[in-house]
Amino acid sequence: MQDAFVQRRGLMLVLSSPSGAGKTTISRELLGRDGNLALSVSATTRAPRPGEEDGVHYHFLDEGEFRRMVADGDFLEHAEVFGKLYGTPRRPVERTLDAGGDVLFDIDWQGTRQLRDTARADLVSVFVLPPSMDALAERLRQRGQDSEAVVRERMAKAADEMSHWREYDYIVVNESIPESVRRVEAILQAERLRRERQTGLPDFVGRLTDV
Ligand SMILES: Nc1nc2c(ncn2[C@@H]2O[C@H](COP(=O)(O)OP(=O)(O)O)[C@@H](O)[C@H]2O)c(=O)[nH]1
Ligand SMILES: Nc1ncnc2c1ncn2[C@@H]1O[C@H](COP(=O)(O)OP(=O)(O)O)[C@@H](O)[C@H]1O
Repeated sequence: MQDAFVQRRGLMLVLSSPSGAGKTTISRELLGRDGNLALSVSATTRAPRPGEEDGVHYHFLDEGEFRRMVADGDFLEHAEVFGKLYGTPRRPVERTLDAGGDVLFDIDWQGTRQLRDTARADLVSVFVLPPSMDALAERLRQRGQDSEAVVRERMAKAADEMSHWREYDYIVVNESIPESVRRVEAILQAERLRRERQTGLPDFVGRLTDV
């Protein structure tokens, strides 16, 4: 909820994890519970999974369209992951932040690095770890949307992904979904209250003390 008393600049909440650790599940829950949080819908050149809708889960583009957006400066960040291109369209994010809304990003460590370089003050980053590698493999298989070869490729890359955990502000080990959602919510609530994000404080306190 937007604070009724003090104007605030929106923040950028990044969730990263190795594939299958649960960041999409946590994101979905958070978005359902928090009216002031909007998902940044990425563009990608990977094929849609069953049930994924263009414009909702991703903007599915061919490589030519993606490269054109890169050339036009339309991405806030972009990277290659598992041999496919992924990027964050710039305009929707800027519009939401300017209006005091918060934006949730499901992006990898390369994208997080780029956002940190360009917008450190607005960035809150959370890395989600699985409780064990066995649990990670089981979750990838149980999701049932990738072939065994793709699952194996993602497991092989997981250690590499996880080696970037030190670059994040917060770490959540996702054992139980409700508990992980509560933890990320707590991070979001606390970060919203940071003094430097509450841009309306000088006015607010000025009015309080203007007697
Ligand atoms: N840098 C960057 N990474 C992204 C973006 N969108 C998704 N990713 C990452 O790409 C990886 C693969 O995502 P996806 O194909 O949806 O597979 P999943 O993570 O197994 O659900 C994940 O690590 C995502 O966080 C983006 O816009 N930019
Ligand atoms: N804490 C958890 N315990 C058990 N299963 C989980 C948990 N978190 C996520 N899952 C399941 O694991 C699979 C992968 O989760 P997903 O959110 O798609 O991961 P990611 O977006 O990180 O690739 C899904 O089938 C999801 O329901």
